Amino acid sequence: FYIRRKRLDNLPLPPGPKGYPIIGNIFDMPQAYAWITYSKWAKKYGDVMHIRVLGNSTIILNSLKAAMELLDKRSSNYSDRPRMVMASELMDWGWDFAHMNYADDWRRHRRRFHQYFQPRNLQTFYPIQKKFTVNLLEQLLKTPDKFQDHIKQHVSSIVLNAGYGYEVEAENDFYIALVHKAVQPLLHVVHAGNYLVDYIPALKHIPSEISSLDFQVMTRETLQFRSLTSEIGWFPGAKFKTDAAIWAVDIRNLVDIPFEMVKKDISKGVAKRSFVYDSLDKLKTDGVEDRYEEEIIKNCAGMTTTLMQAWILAMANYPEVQNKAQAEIDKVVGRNRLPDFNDRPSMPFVEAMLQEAMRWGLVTPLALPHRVIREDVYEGYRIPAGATVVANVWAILHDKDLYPEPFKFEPERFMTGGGGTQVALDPGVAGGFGYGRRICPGRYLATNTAWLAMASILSAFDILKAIDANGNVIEPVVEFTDGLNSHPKPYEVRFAPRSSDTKNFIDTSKLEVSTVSAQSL
Ligand code: HEM
Repeated sequence: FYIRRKRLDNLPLPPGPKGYPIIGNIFDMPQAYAWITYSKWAKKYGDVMHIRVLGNSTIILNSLKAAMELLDKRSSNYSDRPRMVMASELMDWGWDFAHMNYADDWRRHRRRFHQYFQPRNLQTFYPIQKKFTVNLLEQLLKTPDKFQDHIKQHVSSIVLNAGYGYEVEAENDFYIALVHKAVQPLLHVVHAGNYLVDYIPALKHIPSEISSLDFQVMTRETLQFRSLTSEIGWFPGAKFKTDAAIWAVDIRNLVDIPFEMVKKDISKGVAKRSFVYDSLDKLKTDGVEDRYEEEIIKNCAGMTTTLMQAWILAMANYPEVQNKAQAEIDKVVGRNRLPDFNDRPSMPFVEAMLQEAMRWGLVTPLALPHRVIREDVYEGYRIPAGATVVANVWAILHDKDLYPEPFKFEPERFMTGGGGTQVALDPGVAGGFGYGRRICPGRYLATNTAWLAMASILSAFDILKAIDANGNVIEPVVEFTDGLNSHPKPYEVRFAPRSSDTKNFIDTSKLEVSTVSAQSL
């Protein structure tokens, strides 16, 4: 043991920016678009880098090889999550199993979640997916300029329906607003990592600015958010605690309100089958307290929306790709009905287009951070126990050795005979959904929701560049935001029905799916 210990101690940490004593690399930490800074650093320091802030080590992986070797092959040692004091302990997001430590509690939640969202169970969601996809087409026909809202509503409807049996309202849905209010601060906190308390956890004990909380209970009927109505007291530097306490209220609302709604519906005998319904049912039979595990699915609706937004942007900028996909859809499906899941294996180009949308418009450029449990060695470098491990998925999916001309939207790279010497690796495997035992368990629902929406939109509409009042074409900007969930910056496009028959075609499909979903639900 002594010899092994000595050998490990003599190994260097991976290279990285030098930093200062005690504070380490605090001044090197990127303020925005960290994935771009990490890619630049990788040119100097190599694929595996080390940074230290106030004694906390972070290992950044910039290549597929390193990410696969550590996060995938050595997954049993790399599947813990770093302690997130601000998010999990002060803002009360700890119940969310995406934040849980790699332990029995996480395993139990993950198993339950996987059972419900695994590929074998996906057919359960087909009727609602079809129903909401036809709704989407109908809305795009009526108010095409509100396409961003329609996409958001479409994805949220499916995810919330699968989770709660909850029917999203056409506009200004109460619950969507609730999700937005609670999730936005989380995205900021987890991504930015700029709260000192995350580096020095003891700070969480300093007295809070808030000395009394006064809650108003919100109900769906009154449409009022439960809020903090009195903030008194003061302590220097404790602003983060006030922020956390205020955000925590929204987060509790997010957890409690829909759950109570389902329970109420069950007691009235009007609840629809959903993940919460099944979990409550299990609760009765197993006697296991699992009330919060379903929450994560709502946060994830946003990710699928982002994927769709990036794809629409790509369609407007790459009309030749759109034409090719439409030709394939017309050949396989014809012009009298909408695409269905049975058509999916016969449409390799549409499949490749979905993969390219995941890569080109990458939703989570740094995935979620992992934590290494035991000390390890990689290519002669020491990986310290407890270090946070971040995969730069953006760098991997834009690596020109894996994906030549990485900024071009080119589905052919995923097809045999597509022009390249070999078929490019599926971005979902390369890191688009994370890695190892923590890989996104909602990926099947997300991708088949997106597939049906993409194929259906292209069968009914052309996605075109917008035109200004003087008849000039407005070029849609291809720029993505910073953040845990990176999405396209605002852009304009037009949805033009492909023929004068589109309305009839959508009306007929609506009739068909409403009969089918009424039977299946
Ligand atoms: C395009 C859509 C989506 C993307 C890009 C995405 C991406 C990710 C990523 C990168 C992670 C972190 C994996 C890691 O730690 O290595 C993750 C975790 C997770 N995702 Fe997704 N996701 C999407 C949609 C969904 C949906 C629709 C659901 C739910 C139905 C979902 C449920 C989850 C859960 C529960 C976790 C936490 C897993 C754990 O910590 O064990 N995701 N997702």
